[in-house]
Amino acid sequence: MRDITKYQGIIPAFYACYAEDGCISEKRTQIWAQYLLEKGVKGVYVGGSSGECIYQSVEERKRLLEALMEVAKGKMTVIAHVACNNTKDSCELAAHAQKCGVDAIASIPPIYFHLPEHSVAQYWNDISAAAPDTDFIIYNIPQLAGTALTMSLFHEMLKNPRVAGVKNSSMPIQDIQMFKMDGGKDFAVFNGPDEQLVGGLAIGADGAIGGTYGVMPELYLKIYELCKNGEYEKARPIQYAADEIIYEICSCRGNMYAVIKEIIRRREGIDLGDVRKPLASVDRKLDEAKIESSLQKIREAVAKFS
Ligand SMILES: CC(=O)N[C@H](C=O)[C@@H](O)[C@H](O)[C@H](O)CO
Ligand SMILES: CC(=O)C(=O)O
Repeated sequence: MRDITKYQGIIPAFYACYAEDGCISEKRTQIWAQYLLEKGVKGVYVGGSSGECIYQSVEERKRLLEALMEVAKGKMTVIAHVACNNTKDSCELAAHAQKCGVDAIASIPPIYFHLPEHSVAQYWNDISAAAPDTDFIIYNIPQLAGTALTMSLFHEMLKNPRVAGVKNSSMPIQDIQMFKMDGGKDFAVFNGPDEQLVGGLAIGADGAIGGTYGVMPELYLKIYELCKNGEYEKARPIQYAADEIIYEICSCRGNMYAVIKEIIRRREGIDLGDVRKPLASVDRKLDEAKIESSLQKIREAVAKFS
C-alpha cells in the first residue's frame, strides 16, 4: 500500500520567480518556498501552469527545482510537474526530479496535436519510466490541454503501479469521484479548480493543488481544515470570499499570475518578479483599483476567517 497522507492537504502551485531582468531567480524561489513553508501548507506543486513551465527551458526548470529543494526537502511534499511538449525533454526533467528527491512527478498530456490515447499513455509511461522510484501524478486539465483524461485512458494508466494520483482540474466535480472510485484506496485525487475546493473535498478529494493558494493560503488552509471536520457550512462563506477575489483578479488586463505577484508584493513585501511574455504584465492604470480592492478583500477575509 502506498502512503498517500503526504498528499492530503493544501498544496499551492508554485509561482515562477524571476529577477528584475526576467531571468529565473533561485534566491526568490527560496524566499517564496520559505514563506509557504511557514504558512503551514502541506506541500508545493512546482513547475506547473503557475510555474509558467511552458515558457521556461529545461535548464531553467532544473535550476528552479534544485533551488526549491534546498528549502523544501523533508519539510514539505514536493510534486514536480515535468512535462514538456516532447517526451525526450520530459524524461530528462523526470530523471532530474527523481535525483532531487521529489515525492512525485506530474504531467499534463502533450498539447497542440490531439494525439490518440495510446500515444498519450505512451508519453506518460515513458516519463514515468524515467523516474522509476517516484510516484506519477496525472494532470487532467482538458480546457487548457485540449485532451481529457477519459476513463479508458485512466484505466490504461492504472496498469502502471507508479501512477499514484490525478490532479483534476476539469470543471465537473463528479470527475473526482470517478477517479476516486476506480483509483482504489491508496490513490490520491487532488481538487483543481480553486473556486470549487469545498465541493471537491465534499465529494472526496484527498488534497488540493491550486493556482491562487499562494496569494491567500490562510483561506484555503481554513477551508481544508473545516471540510475535513465535516464543517461544510462553515467552509462555504470562506469559499465565497475566495471566489469573489479570484473573479476580480481574473478580470484584470494583466495576467492572473502578474496580478497575484503584485498583490503578494503589497501584502507581504515579497517580490517574485513579473510574468514572462506573452503573459501580460499588470497594467498600472487599468488594474490599479482592482489590485487594491482584491488586496483589501484578502486582508479582510483572512482577518475574519482564519
Ligand atoms: C485552469 C487552471 O489553471 N486551473 C488551476 C488548476 O487547477 C486553478 O488552480 C486555477 O488557477 C484557479 O482555480 C483560478 O481560476
Ligand atoms: C494552477 C496549477 O495547479 C498549476 O500550476 O498547474
